[in-house]
Amino acid sequence: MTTPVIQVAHAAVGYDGPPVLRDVSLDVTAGEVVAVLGANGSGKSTLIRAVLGLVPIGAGSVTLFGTPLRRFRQWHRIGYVPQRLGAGGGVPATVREVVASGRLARRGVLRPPGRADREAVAAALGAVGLADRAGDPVATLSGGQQQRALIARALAGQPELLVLDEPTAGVDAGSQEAFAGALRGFVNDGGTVLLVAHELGPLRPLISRAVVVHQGGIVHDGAVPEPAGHHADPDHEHVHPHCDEEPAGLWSI
Ligand SMILES: Nc1ncnc2c1ncn2[C@@H]1O[C@H](COP(=O)(O)OP(=O)(O)OP(=O)(O)O)[C@@H](O)[C@H]1O
Repeated sequence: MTTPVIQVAHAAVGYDGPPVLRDVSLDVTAGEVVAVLGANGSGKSTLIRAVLGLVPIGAGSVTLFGTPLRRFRQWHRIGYVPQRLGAGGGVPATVREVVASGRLARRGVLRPPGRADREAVAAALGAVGLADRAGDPVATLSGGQQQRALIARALAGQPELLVLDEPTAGVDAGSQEAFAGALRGFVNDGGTVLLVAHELGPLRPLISRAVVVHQGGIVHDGAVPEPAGHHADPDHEHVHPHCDEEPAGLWSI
């Protein structure tokens, strides 16, 4: 049996108050593209932050590439794009510099970038369609292009697992398509993806499995649910979460 890339077992996760997630279990195996869906505030971001050790878990366990999280050190194997991080942030960095910062975990801060670094940065810029903007300050890019630059930064590290928190939220259609193309290339090369999404849009054909978070737990783990409203379609195949409640309206896909 292959070792799961991510293994969450009976995890409880929260902040100062009561746990946001209780008894959550999730396995992601190599090559899967798993979308975490759910209503606003349901705990989607909390789940992926717990996977990365950014929020401590109160019970249960998280294992990455077969290693318990507390002993995991191979962070170069993971690329992470957090939610709504302004790539510009007033910093006069160029697009190429932002993307090149994704190589730091691989090469170490003190070693100057080599040919492999430059090639990985160029490939990542090309994958998201920003090669022609490489020398421009990130602050001059649109929001969608800045988001693409952050995704290129994660790709430049040549990770095996990409963890993305709402990568296409508020992103223009062109950038969504560019992002979907970059992700397809990553997956075709054997990459694994865990992403939080509110709207799947052009990502939908890439998603191999959907996990729906609701009321502190995972209420569905399987096929991508049909959007609410499609239930009236004559050839609509019913896919319902394993819960008593009607799921329609929990997410908009
Ligand atoms: N840093 C934090 N400190 C305290 N509570 C937090 C923190 N981050 C999130 N929460 C709370 O945890 C719950 C789940 O939030 P989370 O961001 O995981 O939800 P989400 O499903 O990703 O929502 P959205 O779709 O709005 O991003 C919410 O009630 C939120 O207020």
